[in-house]
Amino acid sequence: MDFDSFVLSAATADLSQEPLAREHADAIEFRLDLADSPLDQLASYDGNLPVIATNRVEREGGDSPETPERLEALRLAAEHPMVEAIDVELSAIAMGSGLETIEHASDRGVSAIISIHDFEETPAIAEMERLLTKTDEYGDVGKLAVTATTLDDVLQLFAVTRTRTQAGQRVATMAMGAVGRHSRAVAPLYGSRIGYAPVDPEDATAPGQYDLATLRSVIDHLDDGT
Ligand SMILES: O=C1C[C@@](O)(C(=O)O)C[C@@H](O)[C@@H]1O
Repeated sequence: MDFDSFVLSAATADLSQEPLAREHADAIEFRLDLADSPLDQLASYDGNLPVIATNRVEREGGDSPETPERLEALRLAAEHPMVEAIDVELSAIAMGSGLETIEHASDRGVSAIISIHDFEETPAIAEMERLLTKTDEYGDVGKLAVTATTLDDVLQLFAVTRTRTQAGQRVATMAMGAVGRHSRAVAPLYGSRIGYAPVDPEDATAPGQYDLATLRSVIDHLDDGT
């Protein structure tokens, strides 16, 4: 997956949802950390949509403890022919793990999304720029999900998204929570390359997500001016 253009991902812990996602999504984000028997699900996956494999660690809002098995599962997932990208947290790389997983994936032509989540706040603009620039050393897309408490937070996220995009970096950005909800539809206009949405709003994988059909429709309408 080259992320040359925007990729709308159906975020799910259940790969049997793929037929429902197909109409609206460009990819599946498979949340291994939230799934039952994730590697078995993947082994029997026969959907059409390419898969982004994520095994989110607890400290970044996921369910997986930081154990060697966490990255090992991601490494195995990258060997599946339909897995076209993996997601590794910048914090994992900073802690000394993750790079080998990224290399293993890259050897198979699988892209790496380097992600950062802030569930407390929207950092200052210089800090967001620093973080996203750092991700560029390790992967194909730098992802920053922050928590917006004011509209100014969202504006600053858009500004960073545009600056990094104009600098030639592929980034994905979103402001989590109610205040930042519209960023999920608008950030792609500023350059964000990936969006995430559950098929069913009850299965949201982060605060403030739209359901998949809604996000697809809003993004398409914004894009074609209708
Ligand atoms: O990192 C992200 C972004 C996300 O947290 C969001 O805010 O949409 C949703 C997660 O499933 C995904 O792994």
